[in-house]
Order: sequence, then C-alpha cells, then structure tokens
Amino acid sequence: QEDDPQATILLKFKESLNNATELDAWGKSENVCNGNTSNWKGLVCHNGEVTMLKLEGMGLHGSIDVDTLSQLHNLRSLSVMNNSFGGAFPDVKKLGGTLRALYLSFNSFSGEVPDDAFAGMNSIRRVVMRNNEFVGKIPTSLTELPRLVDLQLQNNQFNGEIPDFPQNGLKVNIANNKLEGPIPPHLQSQNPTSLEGNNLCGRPLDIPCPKKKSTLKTVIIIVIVIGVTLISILISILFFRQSQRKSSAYKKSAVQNLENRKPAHEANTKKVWVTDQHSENNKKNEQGNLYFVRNDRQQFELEDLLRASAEVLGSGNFGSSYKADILNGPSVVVKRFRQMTNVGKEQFFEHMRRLGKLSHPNLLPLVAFYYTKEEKLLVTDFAELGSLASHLHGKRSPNHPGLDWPTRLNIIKGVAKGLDYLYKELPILTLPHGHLKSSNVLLDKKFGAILADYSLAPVINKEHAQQFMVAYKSPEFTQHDRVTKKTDVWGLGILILELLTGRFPANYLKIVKGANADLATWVNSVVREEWTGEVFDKEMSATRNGEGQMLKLLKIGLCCCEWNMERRWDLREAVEKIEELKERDSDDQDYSSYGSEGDVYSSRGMTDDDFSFSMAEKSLNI
Ligand SMILES: Nc1ncnc2c1ncn2[C@@H]1O[C@H](COP(=O)(O)OP(=O)(O)OP(=O)(O)O)[C@@H](O)[C@H]1O
Repeated sequence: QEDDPQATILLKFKESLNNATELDAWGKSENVCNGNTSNWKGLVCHNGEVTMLKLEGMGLHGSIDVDTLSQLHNLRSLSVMNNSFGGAFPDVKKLGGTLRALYLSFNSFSGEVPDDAFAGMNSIRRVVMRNNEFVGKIPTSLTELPRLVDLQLQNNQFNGEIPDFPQNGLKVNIANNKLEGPIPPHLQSQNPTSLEGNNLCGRPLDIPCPKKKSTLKTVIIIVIVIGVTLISILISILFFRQSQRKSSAYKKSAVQNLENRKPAHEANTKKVWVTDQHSENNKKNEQGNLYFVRNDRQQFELEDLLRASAEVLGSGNFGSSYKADILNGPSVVVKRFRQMTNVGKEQFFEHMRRLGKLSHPNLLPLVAFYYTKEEKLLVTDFAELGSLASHLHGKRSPNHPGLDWPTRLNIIKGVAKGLDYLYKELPILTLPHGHLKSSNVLLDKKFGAILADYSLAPVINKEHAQQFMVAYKSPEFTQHDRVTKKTDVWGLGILILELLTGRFPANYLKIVKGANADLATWVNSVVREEWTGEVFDKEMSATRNGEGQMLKLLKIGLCCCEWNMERRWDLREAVEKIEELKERDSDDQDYSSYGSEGDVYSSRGMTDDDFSFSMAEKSLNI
C-alpha cells in the first residue's frame, strides 16, 4: 500500500467506523484508483485521486475521523447518508475549503451545531443534514458560504430564529423543526412547503407576524424610521426627476438635432423608406430621420415615437432599451447605441438594409432605425414574454412559472433554426450572430425563441465589441485574437449549458480580463464539479422519460464549447444534432445507443445525487 498514500489514509479512516463489513474488501487491491475508475467500494475517482466518498446505506456507526479524511486533498464530496451515525456534528471544516458537498442526512446525529461549524468552507455548494436530531440555533457560518446553492435542514430539532441567507439562488429547506419568529427577507421567495412545520410567520407563509406592543423604544424607532423614510423619499424624488430627465435624453437629443438643423415646418414628420436610392432621397435630410426597413409593419413617425409613453426595459452593454407604446399604433422596442460612431453612413445604411431583408420566425425583425453621427436607435418588435434569461433566472410568478424540458427543447430548437437562417442569409459575416446569450433570446407568446441583437459586429466600434460582445469572450479570441465561423457555435454551447443547468454564466461573461479562464472553469464545472449534485435544473426534474434526451443535449452543448477549434463542431453539425432531439426517449429510435445509463437516470428520476462525473463521462463519452 505504500505506493498509494490514499490507501493508507482510507484504511486508517475505516478504523474509526463500526460495522464496516461492507468495506471489508478495502485494501485488497493496492491502488485505490485507476484513472477515473475506483477499485474500492464507495469511492469515486478522478485522474487517480479520490474525489468522492460515498458511504451510503451501509449500516455504519461510530465516528467520522475528519482529521484523517482531511489528508485526502482532492475530496470534493462526502456522503454518509442513510447510516446509523450518532453523536455530535463532525468537525467538517477541517476538510478545508475544497469540499463541495456534504451529506449527513438520515442518521442520528444530535446536539448543537457550533456556530462556526462551516467557517471557511468557501467551495461548498450543498449541505444536506436533513433527518437527524440536531438541536439549537442554525449556525450563522452557513450564511457566509459564498457558493451555497442547496441547504437541507428539514426534520431536525433546530430552534430559535432563522438567520438571513444573503446568497443568491440558494434553495433552503428548514421544514419540520422548532424554528420561530419572522421569515428573514432573503428566504421569503422560498417554496412555502420548505418552511412549514415550524412556528414561523410572514411571507411566503400566510401567517402574519404579530405586531409588537409599542413601547417608548419602538415609538422612538418608528419616529426615526419615518424620518429616514421621508428623507429617502425626498432623495428618490430628486433622483427620479433627474433620471427622468436622463431617460428622455435620447428624445431630447433627437429632437434637438432635428430642431437645430431643420426648419420647423419640415419637422421630423417625414417617414423615409430605405431603398437602394436612399442616399439620394435623403441628402437634404442628413440628420435625425426614422428609416423604416420593412413594409410589413404599421408605420409611424419619429414624432409618434418621441411622444409615446416609454418604459425602460433595461440597460445592457451597448445602451438602454425602451418599450414605446405608439399612440394608436404598435408597441415597439427602441435600443439606443452610442458605440456605433466609427462606421460610415453608407456602410451603416447598407447593413441596416441587409438586416431589414431578413425574415424568419426565430429572428426579432428590425423595423426601423434612427441615424445621427453620435447615436443610433434600432427599432424592433416587442416580445411580450421577455427574455430567456428572465425566465431562467428571474423570480417565479404566474407569468414566469419556470420552464419545463419540452419548452426548453423547443426554445433551443428555435435558436438553432434562427442561427441556421442567419448563417445562410449572411454568408459574408464571420459572426452571423456575435452576441448570443440568454438575454438576447426573447420568447414569443408560445415560448418560441426569437433571437435579438444579432449581426451587429460590422457596425459596432471594434474596441467596444471586443470588450463586451459574447463572441469576443471565446477561447479563440482571448487566446489567439481571432474569431471564426465556429465562434457563434461556442456561444450556442454556453447557452445550451445555461439552459440545461439553470446556472447563470453572465458573471463570467462580464469579467473582461481573465474571462476566458473563468468561463473555462464554468464549462468544466458543469460536468466536473457538478457531479456532486444534479447537473440539470431542478425545474425539469418532473420530466420522466426525457433524461436521455437531456443528456444528449448536454453532450451537444459540450461539443459546441470544445476549446479546440479543429474539434469543435461547425454550426450545421450542431443544428442537425439539435434537430434530432426528441421530447421523450421513447420517441427516439436512436436512444438505444445510450443503453443502461439512460435507464438508471430514468428509474431514479434524476432527483438523486448520483450524477457523478464518471457516470457523466460514460454517458457522454467524454
Ligand atoms: N424586443 C424586446 N422585447 C422584449 N424585451 C426586450 C427586447 N429587447 C430587449 N429586451 C429586454 O430588455 C433588457 C435590456 O436589453 P438590452 O438588449 O438593452 O441589454 P442586454 O441584452 O441585457 O445586454 P446587451 O446590451 O449586451 O445585449 C433585457 O432584459 C432584454 O431581454
């Protein structure tokens, strides 16, 4: 065993366990791991290192020798669920900052959990302590874990008030404890069932919190609060006025341009069609016209647009987008671009004409544009259901109920069709889309995908494009300063992984320096790190009989994200593979090639924690 120090560590660890008959074979083979294969029961290996200890349902008791385990430097996940361990909470923080998942559920651990029990465990994502006999307060060190996404404390005896958990996207289950008091603000968007069985009040439970008796102290506090509120209202009004002034700035600048440069009677009421002879027609109107690029839309004047009530939809990397409701006309979206100043007018008009000719159900049509040297406005249709990003990552509501697998599949098929069309129609562009990301995939009434912000690379200032457009975050650009026809395929891959996992890559995309390394980590983590839990977004977990198809899409996503350009698929190949996907495995004649792994997932319903890297590796052939 001297050859493999992991063997010594594990055998020593085993000594602390009682009733470990299931581990009798430990030590019989010298090497614990063979690459990604584990020779010892209850372990998962990766590159010859033990990454996961999975001692589940083995009737074990005794103690967990964390000191010895801490010598396994690559341990990412520790699971002892479904055993008979009792006694105090094991001092897992000794396992260091690399542990990503801890499962102590369904044992008889008891007593208080020290407040600093999780201090410094900065990598941990899942803490599952459900169904034990823990008492006392929920340790506040849990609220300081930056990457925590899943915390399960249900069916214990925790008491006292709940601390607030500021982590974004964290799912918490604390049902059936003895907790009391108000539900803290960040937990108010949790599912009510995960808070039930306590003595809690406030949202999302329908139990109002009792009003406290107003003592002198509270009266003073109330007076202070009212004072502060009044002051902040005053400040907000001032800000609001200022921002109103700002938000109408584009109107003003447009109006000023027009007013300054044209006689009042000519004022801006001219609707101009962009034809091949546009420049001749418009020589007199050099500035500030609204140019329509298609004739299948109701037209309106620039004045109508300026008068329309406008709502800010958000501001991105290029400027802000507004929804404008034209009086007696359509609702349109106006996106303001200030980073298109380096492109010549002729070239700009030509490109807009080109975009105006595009017509496909999965593309957001450009309706009109406004041109001045300093700023450009692009007018498009309004998509009522908003963006894919808001559905994947926004708060759940009747309008945002979460997306199931068939809907996600339909969306990605639409994205693929839209991209395919762009590639066919704009063969001269290296980046037919260039800025593919979930906030630029809008949804129509039937949850079909509509691509937005496409084909803008030729008109956006180069430095700005290189700083902010998705295509320039690709490995080929960050490493070799080039983009190719396969670059959009990479963006498609990232989008697929985001769609399947429900995890947001934007924070990676936004980082400018080092974005490449971080995004590489993100992509790898989808398989390599997330094996400790479910790789697929839980909202799709109700899907039965479609997991094989989800895996196929995951594989497609990974092939699109391939770092090596030679090996990365081209768009046609990606589109073909996406088109072949079915909603259900039973509709897929090809599915037999996925063999038993698919069945394993189906029968377990993908709700278990079994999506291990080695399984993913096998299923995905990666
Ligand atoms: N035509 C549209 N219909 C409905 N919502 C839209 C439309 N265009 C944009 N949006 C939404 O408005 C918000 C702001 O969009 P905008 O395009 O300005 O920024 P972004 O997509 O977040 O970033 P970027 O500027 O990098 O594209 C986004 O949430 C976007 O999904």
